[in-house]
Amino acid sequence: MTDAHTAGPFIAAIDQGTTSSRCIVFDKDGRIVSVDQKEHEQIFPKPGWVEHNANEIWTNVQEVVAGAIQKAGITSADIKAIGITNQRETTVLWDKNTGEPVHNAIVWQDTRTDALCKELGRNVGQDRFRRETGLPLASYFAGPKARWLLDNVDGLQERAEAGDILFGTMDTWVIWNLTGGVNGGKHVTDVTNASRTLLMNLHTTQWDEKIAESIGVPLQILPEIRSSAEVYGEVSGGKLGDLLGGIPVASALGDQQAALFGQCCFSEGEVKSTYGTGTFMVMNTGDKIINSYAGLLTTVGYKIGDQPTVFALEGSIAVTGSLVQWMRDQMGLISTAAEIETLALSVEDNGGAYFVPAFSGLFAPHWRSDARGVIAGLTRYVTKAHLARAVLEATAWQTREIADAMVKDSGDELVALKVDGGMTANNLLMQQLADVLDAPVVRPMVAETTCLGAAYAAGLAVGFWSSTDELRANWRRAAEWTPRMDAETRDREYKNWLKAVDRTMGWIDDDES
Ligand SMILES: Nc1ncnc2c1ncn2[C@@H]1O[C@H](COP(=O)(O)OP(=O)(O)O)[C@@H](O)[C@H]1O
Ligand SMILES: O=P(O)(O)OC[C@H](O)CO
Repeated sequence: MTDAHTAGPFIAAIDQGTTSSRCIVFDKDGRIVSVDQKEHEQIFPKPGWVEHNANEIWTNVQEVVAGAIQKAGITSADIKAIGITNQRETTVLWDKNTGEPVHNAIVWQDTRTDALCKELGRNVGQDRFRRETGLPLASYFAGPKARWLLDNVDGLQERAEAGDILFGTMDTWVIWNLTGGVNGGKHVTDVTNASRTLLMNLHTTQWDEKIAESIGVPLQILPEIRSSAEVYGEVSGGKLGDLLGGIPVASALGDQQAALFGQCCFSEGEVKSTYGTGTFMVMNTGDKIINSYAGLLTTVGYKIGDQPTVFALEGSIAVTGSLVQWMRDQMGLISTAAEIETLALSVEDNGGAYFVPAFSGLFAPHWRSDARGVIAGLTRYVTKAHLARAVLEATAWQTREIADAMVKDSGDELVALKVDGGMTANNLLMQQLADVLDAPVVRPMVAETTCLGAAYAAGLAVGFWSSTDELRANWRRAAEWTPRMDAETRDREYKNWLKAVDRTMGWIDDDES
């Protein structure tokens, strides 16, 4: 509910995430006025495959937007713009005449395009993709997922060539539906989302015709690439037509880039790390496209209207919060995510156990699709409490590996790490992070930085906020953890972690992928 401190007008931000969709209404000071959230089904048709129902997602998005506005007790006249942020890479193709998806969306964690990526590597070469798109060839990215759909849905290639099929990541799907769907919905994406497809040339920030041709994705299915902060269209039709018709849809950023923006990492060298299903550490590299030699991704940070594109380096970790979910849902060792902390605190250390959750291979900095999870160092001494500790340490050590890669690639030391996301509620994990990084870890007042970043970008696009300097003034520290681990322990534990990582490699044979 609004109160005296949260007078309108407001900006609403939609975060279409991996496990849920949420909408948050923010006031001018960047404070949360209301939140609504709804989970969607995770569909696992085969080992390594992960799908979402795009219709369910669109229904949930409409519900949470209506829910957040109702909880805020405001009317559409109070909302100046809507911003979008989204799980990245997750790919949906749909029929532009009916609005019906042709298949479930293929989620970023899905590994079904492994063999296709290996074949592309042999035929086109890894280096070419790295050089032009900033990305390694991996099943993580959207382009090969689109190719898989074109190959595996009956008659789809012909329909795509006939101009009946549209491609989108979740930003595109939500914007198209929000702005009218079959009745003139805008088919657009922003430059951050486009930079995760393996189809966009990082140097031109446009689709790369030759690369698209080599993957086999027809250009006519691709959306127009726009900046991250501009008016793409207005809300029209759907369940939201009556409620919010005419409100500008004014930003889109991939969720990790939105978090970079929401954390006010506007200067070159500033870094944030978001701890959710996976973990994503992103460094603002200004106007520099830094080629990574240490296993990071080169990507777009954001682009505000017609201002120059800001680039970034990213370390992506596939499994962090989802390991906690796995302990809860598959193993039944805890009954809530928060319980992992209580269980881990019941022992002093990991009892010699190291858990490397390479459930979908290893992402940065290794990029090894043949890796699978291991628990190393087991003896009969190890209890479920030690495992809980190893689960949290897995997130901390994976972060350390990324931080090392970032220092190598950028030449900048890590001075402090700004953190956000669901896992930052875990104080033990935050302390472990400070310990293994040997750097302070800082959490802001508004930990919902993903939605905040989308709101900020939308607000800048419609003049609700005037500049990034104004936004910086909203950033406030809520908590800070400083390193307490001695160097000898840190070095010994890191060495053990790396030994455990080594043991995940090569589990999947070539003919199994
Ligand atoms: N107290 C906690 N300790 C450890 N992990 C947690 C805790 N609370 C939530 N999580 C994990 O954080 C994730 C949810 O964070 P969130 O930022 O909402 O994720 P996403 O945006 O990826 O859906 C879940 O994977 C959950 O297991
Ligand atoms: O929805 P999240 O927070 O798990 O983020 C997913 C990432 O965008 C995948 O690249």
